Amino acid sequence: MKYVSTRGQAPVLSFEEAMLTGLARDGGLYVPETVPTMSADEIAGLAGLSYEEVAFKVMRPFIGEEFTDRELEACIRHAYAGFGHAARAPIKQLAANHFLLELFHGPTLAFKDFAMQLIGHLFQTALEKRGEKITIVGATSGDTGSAAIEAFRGLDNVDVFILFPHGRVSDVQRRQMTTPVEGNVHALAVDGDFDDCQARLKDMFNHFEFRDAVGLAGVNSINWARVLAQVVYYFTSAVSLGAPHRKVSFTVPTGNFGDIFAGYIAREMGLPIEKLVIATNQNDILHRTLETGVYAKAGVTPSISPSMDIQVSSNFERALFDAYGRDGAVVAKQMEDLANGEFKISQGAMEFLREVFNSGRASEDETRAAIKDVHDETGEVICPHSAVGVKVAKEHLGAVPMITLATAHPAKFPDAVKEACGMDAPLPGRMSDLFEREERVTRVPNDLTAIETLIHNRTGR
Ligand SMILES: Cc1ncc(COP(=O)(O)O)c(C=O)c1O
Ligand SMILES: N[C@@H](CCOP(=O)(O)O)C(=O)O
Repeated sequence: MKYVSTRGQAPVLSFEEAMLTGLARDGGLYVPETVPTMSADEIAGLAGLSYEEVAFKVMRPFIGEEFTDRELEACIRHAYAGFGHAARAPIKQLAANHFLLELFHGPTLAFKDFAMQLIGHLFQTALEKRGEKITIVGATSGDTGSAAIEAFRGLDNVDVFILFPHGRVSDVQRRQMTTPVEGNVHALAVDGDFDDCQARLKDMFNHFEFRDAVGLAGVNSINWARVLAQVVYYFTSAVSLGAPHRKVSFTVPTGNFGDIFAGYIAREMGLPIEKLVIATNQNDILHRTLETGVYAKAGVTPSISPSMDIQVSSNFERALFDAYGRDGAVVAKQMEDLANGEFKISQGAMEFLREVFNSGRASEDETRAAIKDVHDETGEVICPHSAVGVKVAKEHLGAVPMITLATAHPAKFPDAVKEACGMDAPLPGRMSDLFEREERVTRVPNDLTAIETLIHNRTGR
C-alpha cells in the first residue's frame, strides 16, 4: 500500500514512512493511493468479533509489510487493554432509531484515545527497529494533547511538545496535559487559538531545517495512521446494528474533520453508510461551506464545546482531494487561496461533497438544550460536543438508524454539563486527585521562532 500527498508534489511513501513523516513535504496530507474494499460477506463476517479482531481485519490492508501480523496484533491488543469498557466502543439507544456510540472509555476520556493509544505502540515498534529518536509536536484544542501525552509519556526515544490555546481549554483538559511528571512531556500554552497552534505546527513541518534537526513527527490527524485507527468503530457500530444487511447513518461532532473523514473512508471501503452528517458548534465554517460552496474563515468564537472551536479544518483537504478527482494542483491552489481568507469550491466538487455529507449546526443554547433533553429522556449525561451531534442528528433522522458519536466524557466539561442539566459529572476514580496534582506548563507567544527555539533548547537537537 502506497500513500500520496493531497498536493501531489511530495514523495510517495509506505504506511510506516507516512506515519513517521506526518505532514507531506509539499504541505499536503497523505492518503492511500487506493482505498481497499471489503465485500458484503467480509463485513458480515465481522459480527460477533471482538473490537480488537475487527480492528485487525479493517486496518491490515492499509498497513504494509513493515509491520508483521504478529506486531500489528500486539499493538492492537496493548492499545485497547486499558479501556474501561469491554466493548471498547459501546452503543446506547437514545430513541427508536437513534443510537449513541460512546467513544470515551479510553484513558483520557475522549475518542482520541482510540487512535492515539494504537499509534503510540506502532511508533514504538517502528522506532525500536530503526533505532531512531523523534520529537513529536502536537496542536490541540484540548483532547488530542492529553491523549498524545498519555500515549507517549515516559518513552526514551520520544519528546512530546503540545501546543494548546491559553485559557481556551477546560480545566480538566488543561490539567490532563500539565500534570504528568515525565521529563519527556512539555505542555506549552500558546497566546492564540487552536488555529494558531495548528498553523505554527504546520509552519514547523514546512521549515525543513528545523524539521530535520529535531526529527519532527506529528500525531494530529495530519497523520494518516490517526485517521485509519478511527475507521474501525464505524465498522463495529454499523455491524452491531445490522450492516451490511441494513444501512446506517452517522452524525459526527466535527472540528478538524478527522473523525468524519474516517467515516468517509469506511464508506469508501464498502460499509453501507447512507448519510454522514457534519455537526458543528457556532464555529460553523464546515456547515456554511456545505451550504454556500465557499470556505470562508470568520474568526473563532469560544464555545462550551471548546475542542471544536476550529476554523481551519485540516482534514477537509483530504475530502477536497477526492472531490477534485485527486488533482493535487487544484487542492494546492485552494489552500493557497485560504491563506487570504477563503476559497470557492467548484460546482462539480460541491456535488461530490453534498452526495456524501450532510451538515448542521448547534448554537450554545441548542447545545445546552440537547444535554438537558437527553438527560430528561434517557437519564444519560452527555458532553457538550456529543450534544452538538445529538441536536444535529435529530434534524436528520429517517428510516435508517442514526448513530451519533459521543466523542468525550461529560467529566471533561463539568461546568457546562451542570449548567445545562443540573447534574454533576465526576471524574472516574483513577483521576479523582487531578486537581491536587502540580501543574507544569510554559506560556509561549504565538511565534514560530520562539517555539522552535524552546524546542531546540529542551531537546538539545
Ligand atoms: C470531544 C471532541 N469532539 C469532537 C471533536 C472533533 O473531531 P475532529 O477534529 O476529528 O473533527 C474533537 C476534536 O477535534 C473533540 O475533542
Ligand atoms: N479537537 C482536537 C483538535 C485537533 O484535532 P486532531 O484530530 O487533528 O488531532 C483536539 O482536541 O485537540
